[in-house]
Amino acid sequence: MENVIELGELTKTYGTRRGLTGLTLEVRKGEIFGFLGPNGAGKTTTIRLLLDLIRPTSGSRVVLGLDPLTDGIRLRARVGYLPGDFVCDGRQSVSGYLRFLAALRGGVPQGRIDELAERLGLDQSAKIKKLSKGNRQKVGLVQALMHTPELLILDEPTSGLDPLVQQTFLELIAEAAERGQTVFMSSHIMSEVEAVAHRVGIIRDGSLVALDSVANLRSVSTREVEVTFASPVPADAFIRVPGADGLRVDTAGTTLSGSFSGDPDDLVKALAGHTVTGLQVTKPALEDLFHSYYEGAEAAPRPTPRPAPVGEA
Ligand SMILES: Nc1ncnc2c1ncn2[C@@H]1O[C@H](COP(=O)(O)OP(=O)(O)OP(=O)(O)O)[C@@H](O)[C@H]1O
Repeated sequence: MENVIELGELTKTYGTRRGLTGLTLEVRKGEIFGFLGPNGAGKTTTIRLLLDLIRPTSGSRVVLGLDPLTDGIRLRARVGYLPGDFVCDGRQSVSGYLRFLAALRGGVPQGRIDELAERLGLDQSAKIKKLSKGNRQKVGLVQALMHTPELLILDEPTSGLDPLVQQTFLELIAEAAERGQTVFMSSHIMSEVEAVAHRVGIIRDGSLVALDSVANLRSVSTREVEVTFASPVPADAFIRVPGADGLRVDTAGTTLSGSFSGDPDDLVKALAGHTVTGLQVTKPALEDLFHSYYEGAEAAPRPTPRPAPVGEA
């Protein structure tokens, strides 16, 4: 599969301060990649390196097959970028500002701008300086999306948006991926990324601590289970199932309940040896998994090995 972003051991130090340490990552064409991490983890540093807004201390980066250092102009023409600290000229009206940017990009159909503004609930006649933070963020989203770029790079895109608009944004992103656009979005909120991302990377203290598909992360994260049986089962019936340490058989022997952190397939196979009369499984608590990465990478399970380094461009 074609890679849209290829980073090899990318490192950025700010004087003596750590920004990013040895980030190796590939983002594939058409995927929505969620880049998660707490404040100060290195998300914005990574995004700025992608667009050559800052220069790496070492390592390699290839974006859309281009070198961001030498091919910056061609690269930016093919990217939609929403900075984390989106600012724009407050004296203009929303429509004037968007038309200006559309012209800079060689023209964007007015219908596309109108459609995005309407779906996000953005009043184009308003003066930008009079907009609330959330409405200014909508301007940032429209300018990133309106020219239907091959790659969307969005730094905390839902910051300041109310839940309804967040939902609309997620729909727009999903539609973009369906059209074959690639999305790289940073966030520190798992739930919004979980809703749309195909894969997520978690960054902490400048290093990548997890990289996997949402489906795989979900398969190893904890879920609450309750199973009832037609006849009593031994107390230790499931003790050998990996990830079943949190499950207990009640004194009557007819209910198994608790938290399960293993592969659901292993549990289903073990249950198949008994007559099951009821089964309840909650959605896995991905949020918990992510908090464990945030708080201490050592304590957290690692769903897959670290990614293999990509070659130099
Ligand atoms: N211009 C700079 N000069 C010095 N240190 C910097 C600079 N920019 C970032 N840093 C440091 O680099 C580290 C990573 O910062 P970065 O802004 O990339 O984090 P982030 O994950 O985007 O955080 P947030 O969620 O708060 O935006 C932090 O320790 C930060 O203090």
